[in-house]
Amino acid sequence: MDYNLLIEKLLKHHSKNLPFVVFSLPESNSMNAFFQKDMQLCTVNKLTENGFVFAPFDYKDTTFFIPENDSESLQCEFINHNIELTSVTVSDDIEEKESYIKLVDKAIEAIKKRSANKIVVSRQKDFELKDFSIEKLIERLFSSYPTAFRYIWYHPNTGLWCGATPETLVQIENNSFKTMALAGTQPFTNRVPVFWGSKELDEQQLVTDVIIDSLQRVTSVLKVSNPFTYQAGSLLHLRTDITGVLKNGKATLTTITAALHPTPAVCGSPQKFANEFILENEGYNREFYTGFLGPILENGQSASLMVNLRCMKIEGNIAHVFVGGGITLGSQPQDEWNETQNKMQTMLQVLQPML
Ligand SMILES: C=C(O[C@H]1C=CC=C(C(=O)O)[C@@H]1O)C(=O)O
Repeated sequence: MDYNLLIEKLLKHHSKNLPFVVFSLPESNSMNAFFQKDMQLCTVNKLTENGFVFAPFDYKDTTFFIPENDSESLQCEFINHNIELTSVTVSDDIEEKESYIKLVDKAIEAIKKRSANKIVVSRQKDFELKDFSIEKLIERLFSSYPTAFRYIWYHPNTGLWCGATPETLVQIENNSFKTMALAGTQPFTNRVPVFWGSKELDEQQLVTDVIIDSLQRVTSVLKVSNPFTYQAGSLLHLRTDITGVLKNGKATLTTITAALHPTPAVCGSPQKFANEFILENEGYNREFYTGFLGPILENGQSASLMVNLRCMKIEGNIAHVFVGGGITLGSQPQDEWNETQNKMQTMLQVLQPML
């Protein structure tokens, strides 16, 4: 199908309030879309049906689904537009900053008391859009971050979400799986070699250890790479690739996803304490930010599920941008604030001409 026809279809679908999703896998120029034929609300507990899953951070909330068998499924080639990304100046809002620093301090206190090793805290910031168009949004989002998983999702019950995430939750192909431990952040500069401090190295190692531990029950073979520097837009992260084989007969896409989500890259460790801390203290609902999303094929024998990071929800003329960071004993509140300001750029640079 032609790109312009796909966009035309998407706009029509959106005007009729019908669910749809358009996405590109990391490093791919191919755009895939599911256009649901009716407004039926589809939710899932098990990941055994073909379609596209959109799950919230809080696993007690509803997981949405666009089923393939109730959708028109389309593909097209995406021609990358040459887009020059420019940084958007966001001045510190004193109240927002104070409240985020308080949250970071509280997380550090809990860690000092040994209630947790790591807690990922986050915030949401609203931006007014003066000249919003879905076409422009898609063109900029999909062109700007070719190595990320890019998507735009719409459902009348969730609203319009989009993002460009660098983090794989789990990729499955028959019995083989891939996941990653992604943590530690610094702005990208051309300086090499890249230096990582002990705060970032320890934080990322903790994520790797917890992921390996949670996978023991569902895997028979596990291979773990050395940590390496990975670029995501204008940021650098530390990443470890974890691959392996699912335990025969015992593990499925559903069980491995349940074992991993929410990972310590978006929640913390121990998971239960960090999760409760987040729900009690963040002061807003993350909804689908730090949830997971992606296509499921072959009844769950094949899937590419991603963690929903570097994303935003667009409501009328407001873009709600979500950002967070992992807090450990070594965290400096001012640096944590700066890190969220930097992470915000990923979506702001997409929105820049519409602000
Ligand atoms: C929670 C976010 O990032 C996570 C993923 C990579 C690095 C992170 C960090 O350095 O803190 C976070 O754990 C976010 O981008 O909102």
